[in-house]
Amino acid sequence: MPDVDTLLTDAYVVRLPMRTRFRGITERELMVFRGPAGWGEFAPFLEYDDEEAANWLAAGIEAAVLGPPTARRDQVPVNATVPAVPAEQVAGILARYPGARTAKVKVAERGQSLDDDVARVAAARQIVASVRIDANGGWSVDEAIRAIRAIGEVEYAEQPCATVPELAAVRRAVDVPIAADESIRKADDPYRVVAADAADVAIVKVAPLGGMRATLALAESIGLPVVVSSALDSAVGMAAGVAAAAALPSLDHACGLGTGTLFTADVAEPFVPTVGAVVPRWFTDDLDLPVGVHAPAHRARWWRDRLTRCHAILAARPRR
Ligand SMILES: O=C(O)CCC(=O)c1ccccc1C(=O)O
Ligand SMILES: [Mg+2]
Repeated sequence: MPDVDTLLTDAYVVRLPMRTRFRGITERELMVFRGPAGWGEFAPFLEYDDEEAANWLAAGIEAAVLGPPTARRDQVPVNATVPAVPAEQVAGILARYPGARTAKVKVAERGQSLDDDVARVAAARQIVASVRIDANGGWSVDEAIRAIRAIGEVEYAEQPCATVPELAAVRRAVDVPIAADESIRKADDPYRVVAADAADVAIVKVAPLGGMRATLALAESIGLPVVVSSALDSAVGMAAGVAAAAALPSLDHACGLGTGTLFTADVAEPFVPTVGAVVPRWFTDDLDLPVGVHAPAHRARWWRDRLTRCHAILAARPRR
């Protein structure tokens, strides 16, 4: 593992402005750094503790030091991502994903009603062949069952409730497939989901899982179809997600790697889905950062300190 000074030699802290509020934020603050194999990203959400953030650092270091694993496909189908916007805005958002056959629609947003969800999903269904919903754990079991019945047929319902037993209860009660996202990303043991029969699909995110190779190993052992998703990554983090998806032995579902379109500026040429798919690329050259994306000095310092603490955590972990 490179030492902290080496990682910080060629590093930037940026704030990427977003078109629409997503996950409660309108700006994505993150760090990118360069190593011998190209650029890596360090982008744990601000509220994550150091222990969890250290996995994200491991992913960034893997990208910068090892680069991508061997690709098995030259494009990766992606879904459109529809934030919890009013139904009238759905068509405008989907227009940014030409050729996408699948839309992921956020539901169960606090302060909104089931009618809002039903209307948003209906608007998406008029445009794309297949809709999946993502509640981000926002429903109780009873709310999830009622909502899923009201919304009707979907490709799958992602993280309808917060806990694994709740996912299992919903899965027993409804006909639609259930996908686990937060339950896999944060749980120490992703196999709890499998043991509890709680999901039909596993959402995997490269950064929280600690890298592309860790993601591929999980996909191989979990025994469920996987969907690689972004964590609101910059183009640099997205390159790792796309590379992991491209390296999977099998890929049956569109991946959530089209969120580059949610930003109005990025650290490099974003992955823009054209024919409903993105093409793997890897960033090794100097970045051409747009003016105005650099974070203020005190935030850059905060990120360097965070990286330093997470680096110490990784250095102290037993090597697998
Ligand atoms: O899967 C997608 O379409 C995009 C990624 C996404 O929704 C997401 C992005 C950042 C944080 C959480 C999530 C999520 O899937 O819940
Ligand atoms: Mg999700």
